Amino acid sequence: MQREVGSFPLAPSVRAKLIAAGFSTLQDVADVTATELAREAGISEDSAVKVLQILRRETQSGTSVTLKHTALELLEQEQAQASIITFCSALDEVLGGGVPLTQVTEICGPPGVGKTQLCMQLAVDVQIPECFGGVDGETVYIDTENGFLVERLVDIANACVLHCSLITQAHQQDDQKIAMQRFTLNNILSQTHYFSCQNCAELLAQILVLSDFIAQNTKIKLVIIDSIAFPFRHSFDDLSLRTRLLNMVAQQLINIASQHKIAVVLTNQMTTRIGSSESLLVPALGESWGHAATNRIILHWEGVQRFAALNKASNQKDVTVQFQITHKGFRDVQAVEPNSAKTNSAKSEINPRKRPREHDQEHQP
Ligand SMILES: Nc1ncnc2c1ncn2[C@@H]1O[C@H](COP(=O)(O)OP(=O)(O)OP(=O)(O)O)[C@@H](O)[C@H]1O
Repeated sequence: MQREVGSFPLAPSVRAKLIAAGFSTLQDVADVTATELAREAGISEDSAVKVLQILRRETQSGTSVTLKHTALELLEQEQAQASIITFCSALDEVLGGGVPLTQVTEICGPPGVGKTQLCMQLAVDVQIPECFGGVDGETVYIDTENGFLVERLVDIANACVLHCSLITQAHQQDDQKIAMQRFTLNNILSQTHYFSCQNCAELLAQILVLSDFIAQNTKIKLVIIDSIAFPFRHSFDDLSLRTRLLNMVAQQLINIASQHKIAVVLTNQMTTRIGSSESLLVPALGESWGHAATNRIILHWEGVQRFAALNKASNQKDVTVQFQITHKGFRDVQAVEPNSAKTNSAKSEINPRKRPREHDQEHQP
């Protein structure tokens, strides 16, 4: 409670009377009533009520710099506002710096558009040391489709390590040189905690023990579920049970993100919603699931080019940016692809280990 009363937006005459009466800091007025303040400062009761309202409103709205927290709490608040970069600066910009900690982010898109690639990129990027602007974390990667390829993670990790070592060479800063001793391929792989869930029961069980696992591994800053859709869209006949389970999962994941101050990233497939006059490609799992994530990024194709659309607010148009997938990972588009035949072949490249899907249409409750 150190903030000076003089720094609040009060009328100069009232401010002068308060200070003259000994009310110099917020601490001094903490426990006084309006009547006491009016009497001691020689101001009207109305003015005293207004003064207390202004001081309390400013304090509650967080504009005050009063001592309300420990340094550890302040550090945790700062870390909670951090984001994980995607290595596509255009997408980072629309996300406000990257995929935010403390929130659930859903990545939707048709097959092959790059959802798993973005997940693997994030699994590496979350480990970037703080001196490079990263969050120096670890990843939990829950794979329900067998889409995780460790060879691909190696490529993405090597590219990221090289990127940071080039920065180190250019800047010659001691903290970066020290950090690079730990930011190695082996460490990135060993700090990616991989779980394979082959059906809905295994996924639900994994989500239930997730909180304890994170509590024991406090460096975890990212949980990925790739994909949340697969186990819930296959072998699920009872749609109301599915909706109930999905609501439970959504609540668990929201709690995990906020309690542990970590990012939760889910991938979701697209499905065709058949309306009376038109058919629309929409994220799967139904409309109530649409509220599970704070951020929903929809990846899509336009010809051979890949785009990411972020719905920033329900009353605003989507913000769309272009991205590409290179051998280094998820990236900005630097220039028009000169070799469209090459890009076309990349579009049709299929991960042979991914589990086959039974259908791409579903009833939307
Ligand atoms: N080493 C690489 N170099 C360039 N592009 C690659 C490389 N590896 C994968 N890709 C691209 O990534 C695409 C696969 O993306 P990804 O597996 O992320 O799709 P997805 O959206 O997860 O699809 P699904 O819904 O089927 O799981 C490939 O078709 C290819 O275009």
